[in-house]
Amino acid sequence: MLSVAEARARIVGSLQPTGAEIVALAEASGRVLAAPVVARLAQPPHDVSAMDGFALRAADGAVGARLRVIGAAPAGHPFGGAIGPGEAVHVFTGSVMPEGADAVTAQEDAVSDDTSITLHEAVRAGRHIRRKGQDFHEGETLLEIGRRLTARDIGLAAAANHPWLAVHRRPVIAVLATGDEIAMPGETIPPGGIVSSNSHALAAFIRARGGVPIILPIAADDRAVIAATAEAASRADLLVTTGGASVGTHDLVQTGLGERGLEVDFWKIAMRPGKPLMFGHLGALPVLGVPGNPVSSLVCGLLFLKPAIERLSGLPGDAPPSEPARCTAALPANDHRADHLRATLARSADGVWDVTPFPVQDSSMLQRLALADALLLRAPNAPAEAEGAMVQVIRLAENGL
Ligand SMILES: Nc1nc2c(c(=O)[nH]1)N[C@H]1C(S)=C(S)[C@@H](COP(=O)(O)OP(=O)(O)OC[C@H]3O[C@@H](n4cnc5c(N)ncnc54)[C@H](O)[C@@H]3O)O[C@H]1N2
Ligand code: MOO
Repeated sequence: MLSVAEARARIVGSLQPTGAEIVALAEASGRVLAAPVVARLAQPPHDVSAMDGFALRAADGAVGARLRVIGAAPAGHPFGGAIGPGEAVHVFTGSVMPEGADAVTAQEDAVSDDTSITLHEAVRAGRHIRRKGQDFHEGETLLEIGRRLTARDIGLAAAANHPWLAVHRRPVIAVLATGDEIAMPGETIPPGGIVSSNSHALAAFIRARGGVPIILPIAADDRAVIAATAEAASRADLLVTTGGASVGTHDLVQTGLGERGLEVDFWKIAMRPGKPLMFGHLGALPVLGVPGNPVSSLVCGLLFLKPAIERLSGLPGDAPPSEPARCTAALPANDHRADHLRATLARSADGVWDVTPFPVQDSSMLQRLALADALLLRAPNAPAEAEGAMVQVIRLAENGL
């Protein structure tokens, strides 16, 4: 059986980022750049004053010098003339520096009346001036392809005079739940049936990670129905199936899609929960088959669907980040499957995360998953650990789950 890391590498390695679309700047937050942001102007566009005060020639800047104020240049209204010897112009933060001036005195460093100022601090050349291009120059590349845009980036792109940005299209991801026993929330539940929590949980996760989920109708345990329902996803960027992944006679996803030409890349990996994970292609459509057990489907969502969405969105598609924590319980030795124990986290007085796994870890238990803060990672064949051992955890909410 494949390891988690190998399976993820094969999924991510087979996916291509979506094409570019142009969106208004306000819509670009959280999206991934498909073209670099190049400055369309210098910032600041001119030499400007960094203070409310008076622009003057540093040659006139001795303590006690008295200068004639020949005008004012509020921000947005540059001074039309030039400053000569013994002259000053009233400027404000952001005012374009008047011609002839090479320094600014802050207004609290001079005594002024209506027509003149007297300096009580010496002024050297360049004082309180922001130079043209101090922040960035015209033509400078400010943000590179593949960057997920933050609010700071949006501000920078706006300052560089970009009303639109080229970003990768949000990947469209179809979710197909299978099983005679499942019904959509609110529908009549068949005898012995349950509600399809997986469709909605996966769709919410896809949306939280920046994808566009499409919930397909539930497909009965029937090869032809599964194949026909999946047909609706042929224009999606990825099809995620849930259920029917295991070895039972009613686990028909592979055989149903197989009749339409599904090529299976791999099936089954050395992990718990999530062993029957399947990945393949139906023509050009990548297909990720996650198990039906609700916890298994979401753990597979975190470990494989998240990197897949990121890769489709133009990012590298890395593993969700893990971090150290101290386990409050003794841990038994692990078998050959990488384990992902649902656990709570609490900050201890010494600043370390304390992690406590739930004593029962059945992969049908959604309430436990909802109350968990993290997955506690157990490597294949990890030895038993005493209480207090340091382990690695993946936090859930921080990863959109
Ligand atoms: N003989 C074996 N049996 C099983 C094995 C195995 O290796 N040998 N693997 C087990 C493991 S591990 C898992 S995980 C499950 C996965 O099974 P499937 O993916 O085939 O899922 P189903 O059989 O369709 O359903 C399992 C379980 O989950 C419920 N379910 C299904 N769909 C949904 C949904 N959309 N929303 C909520 N719950 C759903 C379903 O009712 C079942 O209770 O197989 C083990 N068996
Ligand atoms: O792999 Mo199953 O997902 O253990 O429950």
